[in-house]
Amino acid sequence: MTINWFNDFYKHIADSPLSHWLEVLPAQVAQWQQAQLHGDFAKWVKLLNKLPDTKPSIINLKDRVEIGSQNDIDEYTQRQIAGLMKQFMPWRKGPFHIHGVHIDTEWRSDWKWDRVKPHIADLTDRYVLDIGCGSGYHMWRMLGENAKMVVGADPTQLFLIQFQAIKHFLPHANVHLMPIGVEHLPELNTFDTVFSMGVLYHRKSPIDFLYQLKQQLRPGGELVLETLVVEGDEQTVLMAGERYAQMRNVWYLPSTDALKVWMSRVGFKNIRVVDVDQTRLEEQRATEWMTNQSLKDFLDPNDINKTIEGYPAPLRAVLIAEK
Ligand SMILES: Nc1ncnc2c1ncn2[C@@H]1O[C@H](C[S@+](CC[C@H]([NH3+])C(=O)[O-])CC(=O)[O-])[C@@H](O)[C@H]1O
Repeated sequence: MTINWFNDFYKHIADSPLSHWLEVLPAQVAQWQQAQLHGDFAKWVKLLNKLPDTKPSIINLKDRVEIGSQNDIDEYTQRQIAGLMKQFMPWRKGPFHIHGVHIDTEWRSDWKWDRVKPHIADLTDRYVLDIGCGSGYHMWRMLGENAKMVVGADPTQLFLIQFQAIKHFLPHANVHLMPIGVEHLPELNTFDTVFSMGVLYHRKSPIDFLYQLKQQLRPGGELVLETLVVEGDEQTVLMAGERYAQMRNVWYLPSTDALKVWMSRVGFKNIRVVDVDQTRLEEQRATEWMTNQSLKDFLDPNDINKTIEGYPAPLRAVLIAEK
């Protein structure tokens, strides 16, 4: 099985401010390819290769992620696209519209983007990194805001496959997903904007994580951080028991004030909380493309302001700061 996705990226960055990443990235990715591939990876790549080549007549990344219209292809091809895309379920972050196929994902990730976008620096011509990008939904939206290059880092291999499935329909877009965790990023000190949304609470060591985010930014670059928070003052941090809203890998949920203290201790400047929002049942729900349990099953059936474990229900904050 040959995968060329990463070679293209290496060529792309050879003449860019990111060229020093080439000192470590190809070896890490080669090691990953040799030793860490998911049992279904080869099957997924085979399915990816079956996606039909099309000529999208419309590309809209500004208001939604829409590539191609239904009229560009015949009915059979449309069914083929839908059938292949279904093989990559569960689809969590989206939605995507590919030649009239509506991939109705578990999350309305577009609603998160609508909360974030009004507050960030203009992305035009910026080098952008999205740490924990999932299927890459927000990366397409960042490209829609005229970023020069968008790079994602996420170790979940199914999400890489989903990303490549979308990229199949826009192969020359300057957006790339690297299959590595934040802990394996060298200190690049280059990106103009670093996003990390929905990741901090998954990190055992959130202060180290904040340092890792800072090390990817150029001096003066902007961090956009989105995470679960709780109500409270500078002293308030919730550490859940084994599970929070049924998720096993949740560690720290600070209040926004406590998080500001953490960020300032790490050296971020001009830290602002620009949005706080309780996740609605309409934003995270089971669909035809993600048929497992979802938010409503993770909340107390008698009080949706509590998780099933009795903690405060998911409340998410967006913070912006500079290096
Ligand atoms: N070590 C790691 N390094 C980087 N990413 C990781 C790591 N471990 C897990 N992830 C990734 O972090 C993402 C978290 S989801 C946020 C998606 C998007 N940003 C969103 O805002 O919708 C939120 C959630 O589902 O709870 C997943 O894609 C993981 O694979």
